[in-house]
Amino acid sequence: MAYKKIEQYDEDITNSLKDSYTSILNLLGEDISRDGLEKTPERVAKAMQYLTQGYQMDAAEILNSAKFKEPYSEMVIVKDIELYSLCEHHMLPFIGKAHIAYIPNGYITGLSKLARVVDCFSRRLQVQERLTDQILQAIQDALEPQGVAVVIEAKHMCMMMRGVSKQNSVTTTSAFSGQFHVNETRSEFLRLIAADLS
Ligand SMILES: Nc1nc2c(ncn2[C@@H]2O[C@H](COP(=O)(O)OP(=O)(O)OP(=O)(O)O)[C@@H](O)[C@H]2O)c(=O)[nH]1
Ligand SMILES: [Zn+2]
Repeated sequence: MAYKKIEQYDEDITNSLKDSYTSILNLLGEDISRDGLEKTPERVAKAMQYLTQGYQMDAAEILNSAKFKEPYSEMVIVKDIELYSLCEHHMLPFIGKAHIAYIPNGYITGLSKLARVVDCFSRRLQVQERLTDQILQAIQDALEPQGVAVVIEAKHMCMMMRGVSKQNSVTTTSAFSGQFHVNETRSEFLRLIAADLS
């Protein structure tokens, strides 16, 4: 299935990446013959393929694999979906949460599929804005609901570990379609994702 986690890595790609990471470690001044680094190029090769496995996933296939006819027509919200992505400028992580809502129009999808769509688009080189839009568009296209809302809050390591070095800034992005352009609906969504229901 398109959204299966990577369990086997392509040997040719892994070997090429391994050679590249050996050169990179060398260029960074490391002694690649020391014990702890012996397997590092291969580990990084696999880690990077894991972190970019979204390229092999198909959001439409994910959502359609559990699409059910259902007359429910109130807002469905899945909030606090953790996400791990890589910024396309520095290839450093940005980490946060996605909140997703949609108002069905005859069809619902499996709740986990919304979280899988987040993985599909976040496990790539990204900017937070495009990630937000892509999640929204995929849900809109697959379910044709009355509306979709996506809010993402994330911390960018490239702003924390380097560069401007700000440890506490959080970036929020949002995207809305259909009914969520109506102020009342949008406000209800924003109120519900802010509420602590635990
Ligand atoms: N809009 C947007 N910008 C991002 C995202 N992730 C990282 N960036 C920014 O991408 C920009 C790249 O700017 P450049 O000036 O080309 O890169 P840089 O010299 O490394 O910039 P500094 O990070 O300011 O040191 C930086 O301002 C980053 O903060 C993102 O998801 N969305
Ligand atoms: Zn960055």
